[in-house]
Amino acid sequence: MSKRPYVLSSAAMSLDGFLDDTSQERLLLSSPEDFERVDQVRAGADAILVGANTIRTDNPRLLSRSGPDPVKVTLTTSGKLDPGAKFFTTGDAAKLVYAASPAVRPLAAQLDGLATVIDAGDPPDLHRILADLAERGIGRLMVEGGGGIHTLFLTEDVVDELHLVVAPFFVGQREAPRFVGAGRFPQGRLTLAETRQLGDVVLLRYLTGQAALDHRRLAEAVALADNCPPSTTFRVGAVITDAAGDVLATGYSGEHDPHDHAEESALAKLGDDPRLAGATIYSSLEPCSARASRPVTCTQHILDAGIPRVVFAWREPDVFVDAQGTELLRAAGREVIELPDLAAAVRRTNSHLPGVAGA
Ligand SMILES: NC(=O)C1=CN([C@@H]2O[C@H](COP(=O)(O)OP(=O)(O)OC[C@H]3O[C@@H](n4cnc5c(N)ncnc54)[C@H](OP(=O)(O)O)[C@@H]3O)[C@@H](O)[C@H]2O)C=CC1
Ligand SMILES: Nc1c(N[C@@H]2O[C@H](COP(=O)(O)O)[C@@H](O)[C@H]2O)[nH]c(=O)[nH]c1=O
Repeated sequence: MSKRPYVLSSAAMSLDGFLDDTSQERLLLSSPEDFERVDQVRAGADAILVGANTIRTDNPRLLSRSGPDPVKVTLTTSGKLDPGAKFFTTGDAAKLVYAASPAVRPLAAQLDGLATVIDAGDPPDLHRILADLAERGIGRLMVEGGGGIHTLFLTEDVVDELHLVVAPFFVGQREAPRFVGAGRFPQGRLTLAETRQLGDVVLLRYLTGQAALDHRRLAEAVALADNCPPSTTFRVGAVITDAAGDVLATGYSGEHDPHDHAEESALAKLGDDPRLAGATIYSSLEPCSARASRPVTCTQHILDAGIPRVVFAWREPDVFVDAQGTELLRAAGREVIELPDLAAAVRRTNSHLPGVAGA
C-alpha cells in the first residue's frame, strides 16, 4: 500500500446534521472559541483540503493566524474553478488542484501562475491523490469539507482523526448540505478520544482504527519517560510494537547509562529480530539526528534496524541542535507520523530544559 498523509477531517454541524443552510451567506456554526481552535489545527497541518464546491459557495481563504499557512488543496471533476477565488489569490503557500484527467489542460491554462494542476485520474482517485501529497512532503492533511468530500474520505476509509463540532441550533432545510451523504462507512465504533466545550458548541474528537492504536501506544511511550533519572538533557520514552501492535520492547533515556537514548535502549533489547521489518517505534520525542553523547543517532539506529514506521509526539526543539530526524527518515522512505496532541505532556516532562515551558 502506498504511503499517505495522516488525515484529520474537521466539520461543524447543526443539531440536525447540516454543514450550512441554503442562504447565500456562509452559516457560522462554530463559536469564536472554536474558530480559534480550528485556526490552531490549521497551523499544525501541512495542508488543508476543501472540495471545489466549497470554494464556489464559500470562497474561503483557508489561511491561519496561528502559524505558517498550510498548502491549500482542492479536488474537482468539472474543472469549474474561478481563478479570482480567494483560495488562489490569498496567502503565500502553494496551491494544488487535483483534477479529473479531461479537465487538467484547460484548468492548467486558466490557473497558470496561481496553482499547480495535477491529474487525479478519471474519475479522480483519492488514493492516488493522497500518495502524491505524501510524495510532496505533506505529512498531515486537514480536510475541512464540505459534505461530498467528507463522504468521499470517510467511505474510502482514509480518515485517521475526526473533529466534529455540534452547534446548538437546527437548520431544518431539506436542500441544505449534510455532514455526510449515504455510503459505505467504516464498520464498527470509532474511538472517542476527547470531548471539549468551546463556548456554546461541543467538540467531539474521534480516532479511527490504526490512529487509535497509535495514540494508545504513544501515550505509553510518553508515560515511560517518567522513569528517566534526573537529567540535564531530554527525558524520553519509547515503545516498539510488531505489525499487529503487540509490544516487543520498551526503553527510556538513561535506563542503564546516563547516555542511553530511549529508542536506542528499546532497540538494543531486540538485536536483529526479524519482526522489526514490520514494526512501529513510538517515541515521545522526534528521534535524534545529531548527538554529542555517542556516534550513532537514533534516526540512524531506526534506519539500520529497518523499522518502517515511526510515531512521535513532540518535534525536537532547537535546544541543543537543529533536529532533522523526521526529514531524514521520510527521505529514506520511512513513514513518520506526528501526534502533537500528546506533546504538552512531553514538554512537561522536559520543563527542566532551557526555553521549554512546562505547559
Ligand atoms: N460547517 C463546515 O464545517 C463546513 C461547511 N461547508 C459547506 O459545505 C457545502 C459544500 O459541500 P458540498 O456541496 O458537498 O461540496 P464539497 O466542498 O464537498 O465539494 C464537492 C466537490 O468535490 C469534487 N469531487 C471530485 N471527486 C469527488 C468525489 N469522488 N466525491 C465528492 N466530490 C468530489 C466535485 O467538484 P466539481 O463539482 O468541481 O466536479 C464535487 O462537486 C457548502 O455549503 C459549505 O458552506 C464546507 C466546509 C466546512
Ligand atoms: N462554517 C464553518 C466552517 N466552514 C469552513 O471554513 C471555511 C472558511 O474559511 P476561511 O475563509 O479561511 O475563514 C469554509 O469554506 C469552510 O470550509 N468551519 C468551521 O469550523 N466552523 C464553521 O462554522
